[in-house]
Amino acid sequence: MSRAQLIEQIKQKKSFLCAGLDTDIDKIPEFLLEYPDPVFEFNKRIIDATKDLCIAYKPNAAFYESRGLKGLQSLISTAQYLPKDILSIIDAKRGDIGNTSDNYAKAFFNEETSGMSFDAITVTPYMGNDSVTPYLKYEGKWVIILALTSSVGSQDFQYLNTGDGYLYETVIQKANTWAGADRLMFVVGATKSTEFTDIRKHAPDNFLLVPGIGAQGGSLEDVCKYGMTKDCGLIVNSSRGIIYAGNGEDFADAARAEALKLQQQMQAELERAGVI
Ligand SMILES: O=c1ccn([C@@H]2O[C@H](COP(=O)(O)O)[C@@H](O)[C@H]2O)c(=O)[nH]1
Repeated sequence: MSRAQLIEQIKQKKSFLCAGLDTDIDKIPEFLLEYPDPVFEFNKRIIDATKDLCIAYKPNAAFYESRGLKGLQSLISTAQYLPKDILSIIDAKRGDIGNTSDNYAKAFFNEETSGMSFDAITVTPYMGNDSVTPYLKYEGKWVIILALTSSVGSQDFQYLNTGDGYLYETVIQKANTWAGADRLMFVVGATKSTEFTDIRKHAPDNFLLVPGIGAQGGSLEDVCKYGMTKDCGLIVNSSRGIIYAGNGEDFADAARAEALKLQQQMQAELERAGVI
């Protein structure tokens, strides 16, 4: 998906919501366990109920890989079911030497070999340029680099002073020499909203994937105040807050209600910033 198509989706849906498909088989409604692939059935119903409100979906690979072959099948079925006009992000947080990254890229971007063709993948930056460029060989695909995460542990490395600012700032500056804002995004946690002003100095045009609202305590309002650009520039994720909003037969309706609340707040922010 191109940057122009992404911005068009945002303007059309008045939303920059990403629903995180962190689907845990132990947390889904019990009645779904009768289906041949309960996790896919759950995802399918969540997608059907929210697709007019979301501009992205983000399955987190851990929730699928932890279930072995069955999990991989649920992930493949979900990848193939996701609407083509909505950004699909695999939150895999990969990073390795070049030939290994080639194979991670194939796994998540090459439908012919793996059955999956996500639009974007999250990547850790710490092995440097040759660990990231293999993903960029796939035209039209996005790389989303972990810059400043929502975790408490972000203090351990990301805030190390390099003598020329924090390490996360160096990550953003350096990565922006590898590709343009039409191919690269950064992960910045919603729990770090005051740092968004600083991040925008280094990444004025990049879209930021922002997890950490809801369960992790980040504020959507603050993220928008400090991080929104003229093109919006934000994709804000909520996983548990949406997908586990209900636990009965009507779980998809409950998910929709949560997504709608977020979409309405997002619409107000987009109007306030003059994006729409
Ligand atoms: O800094 C980061 C990077 C990734 N994540 C991921 O986002 C979702 C958040 O889920 P919630 O249930 O909305 O808290 C999850 O997949 C994380 O692995 C993050 O939280 N922070």
